[in-house]
Amino acid sequence: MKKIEHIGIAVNDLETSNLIFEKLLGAAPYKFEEVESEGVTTSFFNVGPNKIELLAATNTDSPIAKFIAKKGEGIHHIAFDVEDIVLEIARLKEEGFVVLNEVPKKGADNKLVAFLHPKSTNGVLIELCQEIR
Ligand SMILES: C[C@@H](C(=O)O)C(=O)SCCNC(=O)CCNC(=O)[C@H](O)C(C)(C)COP(=O)(O)OP(=O)(O)OC[C@H]1O[C@@H](n2cnc3c(N)ncnc32)[C@H](O)[C@@H]1OP(=O)(O)O
Ligand SMILES: [Co+2]
Repeated sequence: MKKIEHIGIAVNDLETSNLIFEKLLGAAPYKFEEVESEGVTTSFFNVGPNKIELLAATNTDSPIAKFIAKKGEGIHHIAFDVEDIVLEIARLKEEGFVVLNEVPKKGADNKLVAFLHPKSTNGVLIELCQEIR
């Protein structure tokens, strides 16, 4: 694992939260991206070598809609940058973690992503991401 790539924050309304985080971080998002397969619309902020990803749901089945209904807005996941996502999935599976998608899928910001179930990681949803080169 190379570094924390981003921290994902679940929000009700992307536009409202963009203004809050723009004020907080002193810079506007560098990217907006809808990821239809995940039912989310996102914005990305740079914070030094790491990023903040704001996520709002685009439908009621979205993991973000379900999360907010249960827990309210807040930190949704931590994403780690990995060199080789296929190897990392195999290693973590071997270690007993519950991998939610064993085949990496296309995420936001030019990344292949995979998730670990929060029940196997002390209640924290973990995302692995590898840059598509
Ligand atoms: C675009 C992309 C990117 O960066 O490139 C993204 O980030 S997309 C980000 C959005 N996509 C994803 O999150 C995809 C991976 N997520 C999922 O597959 C799902 O959201 C699960 C994590 C499996 C949770 O789904 P669901 O609640 O239906 O499942 P479940 O019944 O197995 O587990 C429910 C238990 O997990 C808890 N739970 C659910 N989401 C959680 C979260 N984000 N952090 C911590 N706990 C969480 C619930 O409160 C519940 O706890 P109790 O049992 O104690 O009540
Ligand atoms: Co993410």
